[in-house]
Amino acid sequence: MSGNDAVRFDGVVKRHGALAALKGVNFSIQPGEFFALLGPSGSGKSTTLRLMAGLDQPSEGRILFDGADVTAREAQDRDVAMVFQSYALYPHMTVGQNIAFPLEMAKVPKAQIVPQVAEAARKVSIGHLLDRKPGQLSGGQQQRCALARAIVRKANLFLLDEPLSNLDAKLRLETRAELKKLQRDLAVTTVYVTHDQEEALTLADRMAVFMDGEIVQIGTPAEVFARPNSLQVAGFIGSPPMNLMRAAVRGGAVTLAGQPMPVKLPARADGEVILGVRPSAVRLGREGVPVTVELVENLGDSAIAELAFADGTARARLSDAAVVTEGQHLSMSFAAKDIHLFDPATGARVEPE
Ligand SMILES: Nc1ncnc2c1ncn2[C@@H]1O[C@H](COP(=O)(O)OP(=O)(O)OP(=O)(O)O)[C@@H](O)[C@H]1O
Repeated sequence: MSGNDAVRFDGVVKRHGALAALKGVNFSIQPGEFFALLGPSGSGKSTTLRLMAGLDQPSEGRILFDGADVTAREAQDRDVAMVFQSYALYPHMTVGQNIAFPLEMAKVPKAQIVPQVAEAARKVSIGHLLDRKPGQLSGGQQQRCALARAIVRKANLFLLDEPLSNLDAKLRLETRAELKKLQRDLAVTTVYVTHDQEEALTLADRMAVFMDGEIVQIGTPAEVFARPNSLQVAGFIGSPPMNLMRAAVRGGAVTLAGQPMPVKLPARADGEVILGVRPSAVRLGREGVPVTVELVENLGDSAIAELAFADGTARARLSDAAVVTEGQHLSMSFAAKDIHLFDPATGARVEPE
């Protein structure tokens, strides 16, 4: 190991005419890391991946692989393997021929190709399908064929752009788990674009959250989930999303709908603060802010209750739909550790004291 970052973006800007798809992005990825690019549609994730692949050139900034500047390097000289939304398998070739294709392009002798194809196909459990055409495979099998083609290339970097988005819900979960195991076994640095936060949270070692052409937070899924650094991230990560409620600050004391909250902001001028609490952290009982249960959505193994209170609405995740009934009057409260605070003007996270 050279000790370098596997990938580094240094002040990368990408403009399309007047539009800046990326406004100056900085991050680094460690060797072997599973790194997710997460963000809403149009936030710049695919642009970042295309720049990494060498399919596009940045307008400004540098891209380094293992310490070497590859900004001007052509895609075919970057040693990356890509799996995109549309798998782009060659329909007239068999699965085996599809997987062998990169090796043939690289003029690997035939005798070496056969065992390498068999090995890659085995890793993704499609060894029995080598003679089929892509049209005779399920979506998940096509996906694995595309992965096998990336594996035989023994690339230094895997770039995956929403690779599971064409699969149905059940297959997506299965393939997701397989992908995670596979990436661990291969230990290849992997960059994964998704707008599905659950995918990013379950797969990634670390993730970068993109909003409007910028990275707004980088961290492990647990860090980003536990300490979103802005209102934007807080509202984006978590399902159902975090409750974000306007609270009052007077002399450092925080109140929601007139009820005292267990946090203090002594350094803050009187005014408002946004109080964030995840639905799973809302406690329902006799203490706190009076609420009326407006709706209970039963999810089978849990339930979501919609609550109305004097200053707005909130959601609570319950372990069981039967614990509340629609129309019921209760109170909601929160533990200090479950409260996130944000500046209403800037959206920045504010730490209580
Ligand atoms: N070739 C192009 N010409 C002009 N604008 C472009 C081009 N490619 C991307 N954009 C714009 O750049 C912005 C970022 O696009 P990008 O594809 O990176 O978003 P994304 O986060 O990957 O979104 P999605 O999840 O929808 O794929 C968008 O506003 C998009 O319309």
